[in-house]
Amino acid sequence: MLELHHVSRSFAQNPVLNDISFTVPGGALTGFVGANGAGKTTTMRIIMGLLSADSGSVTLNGQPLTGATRPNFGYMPEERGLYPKQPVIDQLVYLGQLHGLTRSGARKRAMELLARFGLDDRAKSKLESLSLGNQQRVQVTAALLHEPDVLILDEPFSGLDPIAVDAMSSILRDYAARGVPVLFSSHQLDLLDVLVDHLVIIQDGRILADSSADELRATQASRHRLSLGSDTGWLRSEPGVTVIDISGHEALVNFDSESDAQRVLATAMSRGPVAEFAVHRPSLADIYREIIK
Ligand SMILES: Nc1ncnc2c1ncn2[C@@H]1O[C@H](COP(=O)(O)OP(=O)(O)OP(=O)(O)O)[C@@H](O)[C@H]1O
Repeated sequence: MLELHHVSRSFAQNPVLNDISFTVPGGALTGFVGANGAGKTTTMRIIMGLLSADSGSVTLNGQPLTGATRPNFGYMPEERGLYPKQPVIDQLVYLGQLHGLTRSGARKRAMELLARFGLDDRAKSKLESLSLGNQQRVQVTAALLHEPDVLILDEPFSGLDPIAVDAMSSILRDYAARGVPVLFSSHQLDLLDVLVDHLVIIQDGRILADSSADELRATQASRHRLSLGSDTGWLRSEPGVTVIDISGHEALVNFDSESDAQRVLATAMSRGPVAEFAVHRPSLADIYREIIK
């Protein structure tokens, strides 16, 4: 498990991270979401030791991170980092060797990963001759070459087409299944539900959520969607009901208890037809939007 403990960082008196703590469990995919400028990249750079924290610490399995443990990290930085004018395979072999692989071991591993992304036939091409989405796949390949113990990926899904998203998802899932902590930032909220086991939400340099996806969903378990034959405005004055959203004949509400739900259902039926009265399972994207409100 990777953990951040009370990490703060300012740039020129401007606080960017304010006492942030969160966990990246092993064996799970952790999504790191927040608006532009919220502090995701700064956090990842601190985890990687590329930037120092003003205070706080980062630990892996309880041990503070040192130069000796960080080489086992796989990192895809926001600014990427491979050379556009060099052939893909040459760069990957070179990077693999920097991480201690033999030349032939690095080549074998790079070709396996490229094949997984459907790019083995482009191994000898210059990086810049690939589409942006394919360049992105190569960047991720570079982070995975040395079979890292921890994966930190800054926006790995940006620019990928749906097939590449699937390939990337399955690679990240494989890593998580090995027990590796995987942290990735993303602005693609639609991916959260299908991908993440754990979600960390950051806003203005503060952590608003650090929970398993199941825990987050459970916080919203009492939510119901109602679709009636007439206006739903009367729900606002019902005891035991919190209205989240009302639009004409439809409403999204929270009931304080199951008996409140049953009473409101009976009232609704006495007022006219009930087209829908169902437990509403919000997506993680919905939950995210609500938390950052
Ligand atoms: N080297 C730096 N010097 C000064 N300010 C910086 C530096 N690096 C980051 N910042 C500021 O810190 C804040 C957080 O930036 P960061 O890149 O961590 O956000 P982010 O959540 O990754 O955003 P995005 O989603 O746009 O990539 C921003 O206001 C940014 O301008």
